[in-house]
Amino acid sequence: MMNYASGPPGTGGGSVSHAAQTPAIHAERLTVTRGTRTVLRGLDFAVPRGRITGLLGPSGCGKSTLMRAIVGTQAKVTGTLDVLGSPAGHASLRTRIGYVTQAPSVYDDLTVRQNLDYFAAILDPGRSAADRRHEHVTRAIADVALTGHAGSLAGNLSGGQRSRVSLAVALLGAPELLVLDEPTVGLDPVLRRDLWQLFHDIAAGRGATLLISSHVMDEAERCHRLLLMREGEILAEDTPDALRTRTGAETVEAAFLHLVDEATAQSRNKETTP
Ligand SMILES: Nc1ncnc2c1ncn2[C@@H]1O[C@H](COP(=O)(O)OP(=O)(O)OP(=O)(O)O)[C@@H](O)[C@H]1O
Repeated sequence: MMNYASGPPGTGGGSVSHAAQTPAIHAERLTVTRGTRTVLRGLDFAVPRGRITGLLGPSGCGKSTLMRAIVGTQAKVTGTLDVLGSPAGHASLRTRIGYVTQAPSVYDDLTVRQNLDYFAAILDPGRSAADRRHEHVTRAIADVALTGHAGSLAGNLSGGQRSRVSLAVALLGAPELLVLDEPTVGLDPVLRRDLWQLFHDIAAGRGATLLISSHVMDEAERCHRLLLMREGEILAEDTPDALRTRTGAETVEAAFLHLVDEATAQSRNKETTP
């Protein structure tokens, strides 16, 4: 089983700048309502820079809502939510964050390269930037292992390949923070392994921060840190190793179930205590 829970954030050697010491994401009493429902309830957590943090929890617990709040596309957010040192949604964050939603946002009638060319032209416009854009597009396509499909229409690709086109678009601007909503859903084991390797290369090579959601608990073992969610609340925030040790469980999945049982028992006790 892979485990990357090595050392605290920002310990890559050399001097650590003030920016690197502050968390990439910091939330206090973060609350989100959707319609009449409170979907996130007073969350407090921090996501360290330069690491891969897994956001794990069952379907419907609020992972996508939290990601939307972080990238600034969610309404009715209260409490504190700072991202890369600015309030979430601040205009200066637009080019510093890459966000991949669960639904791949690609144009089916364009080839893979044309899709990337289009988004690259928005990010880095002008004729004088043409060579740079070409280089960035070629690299992003290679990063997601689609070089052999660069000339294929996106509409003719498999679901997993289309997801990877979306990921390539997010990689284009070399963002400091990548927010990926269930990027490995529907991928075969080999592609999942290769994508996780890419995520680690991005974190180690570029010092980028990755927040990756999943409801597949075995992916937790591939993260440096975890935020475990349940019913709009953070159940635990720690490394996979620390979670296993704290709960005496062999896997993160067993640790999660242990924490759920503990939380359920605590809320029952509160209900029965006069
Ligand atoms: N537009 C909406 N209005 C009201 N409630 C909503 C709306 N969209 C989502 N919800 C509710 O908010 C809760 C959190 O949804 P969210 O999509 O964030 O969960 P999730 O953990 O990402 O789930 P999944 O893993 O299935 O994508 C769910 O209970 C959902 O029913």
